[in-house]
Amino acid sequence: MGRKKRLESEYELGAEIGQGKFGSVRICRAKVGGEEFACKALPKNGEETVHREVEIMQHLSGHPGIVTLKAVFEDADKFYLVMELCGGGRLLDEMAREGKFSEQRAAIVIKDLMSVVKYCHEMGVVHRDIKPENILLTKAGKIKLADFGLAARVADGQKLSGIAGSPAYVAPEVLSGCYSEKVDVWGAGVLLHVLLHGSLPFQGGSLDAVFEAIKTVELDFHSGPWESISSLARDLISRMLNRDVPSRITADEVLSHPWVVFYTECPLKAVTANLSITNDIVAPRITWDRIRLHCESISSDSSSQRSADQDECGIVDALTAAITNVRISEPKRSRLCNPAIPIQQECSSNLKSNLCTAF
Ligand SMILES: Nc1ncnc2c1ncn2[C@@H]1O[C@H](COP(=O)(O)OP(=O)(O)OP(=O)(O)O)[C@@H](O)[C@H]1O
Repeated sequence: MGRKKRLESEYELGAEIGQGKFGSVRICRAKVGGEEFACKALPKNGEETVHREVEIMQHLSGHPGIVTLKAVFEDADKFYLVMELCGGGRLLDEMAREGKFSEQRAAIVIKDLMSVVKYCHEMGVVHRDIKPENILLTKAGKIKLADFGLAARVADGQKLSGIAGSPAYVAPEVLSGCYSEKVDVWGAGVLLHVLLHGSLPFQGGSLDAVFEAIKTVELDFHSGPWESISSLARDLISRMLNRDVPSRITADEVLSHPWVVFYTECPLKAVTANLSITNDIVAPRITWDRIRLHCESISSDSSSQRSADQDECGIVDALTAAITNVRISEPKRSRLCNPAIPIQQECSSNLKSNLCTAF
């Protein structure tokens, strides 16, 4: 993808659709064919960063969960990245509009996100800025990971250093200055906490207080909104937000966690409607793989719609805990979480620019 000189010769710039740290993102329309794209303008004084962003987007291109880079232009002061347009806006805006997500909906988001993150890690890329502002949606509602401005290439086992990320989503090891691809799992864990609980897990009145919370606060998964959230969801969050990096779950392991598999591959209604299966489930010798096969065969010939009443966390816990034989270790109860703050307020507070914006 050579740098082309004149954007205006091939595209017409339209309205602004987003504002980033370094510049704006606008709609642009191809002069031939009329197809619409997103055009991100980046100043030339950060040339090396732009090169890295472009190089990483090209390296990852082709995955359906990654925003495709179409062309790069430049003029005297700026680079212009012409990208696939995500017409459904940002996940953050959807969260602000709709509030907390049902477990099923959150599981679908996490599954799609972790599939992309797993792909990035396999391709030797750490995103380093996983947050709902950087997760875009297509018109059909599918997620696309965007903004590779902080992403880094890593060789196998190579460690990264240098503080990068957005404070509320940053992993504790980033603050200590030596980290790996597992920081993306932490960021996704923070996101899952917000999706289900409605507030950020680590908060504080200043940046230092937020960082201190990230390093030390033990989350209380027993009170408030957690009471109506399944233990398996809490189990997954605690594994994603594990400060012991080697013990933290990988992207691949998130995808095979029973909570994700249950909600995304095994329609609950079909399972509960089928008594022979629920009877099987309680038999201790039944393995997760066998149940999974049952579920797959049900979902392949069942036309039943997933509905809100599938979201009964008690049933989920009973079924999935029995299914998996996974020992669900309850996270330690110690300090209380900060009171839940609605998502809208959280990101419109004075701290918003600090907490939700990348360093
Ligand atoms: N491909 C796209 N399709 C639709 N909107 C987009 C696209 N890319 C970016 N945007 C919009 O522009 C905003 C800023 O884009 P982006 O995050 O890439 O910029 P940035 O300068 O790197 O931002 P940040 O401050 O998060 O680092 C996004 O939050 C989104 O609203």
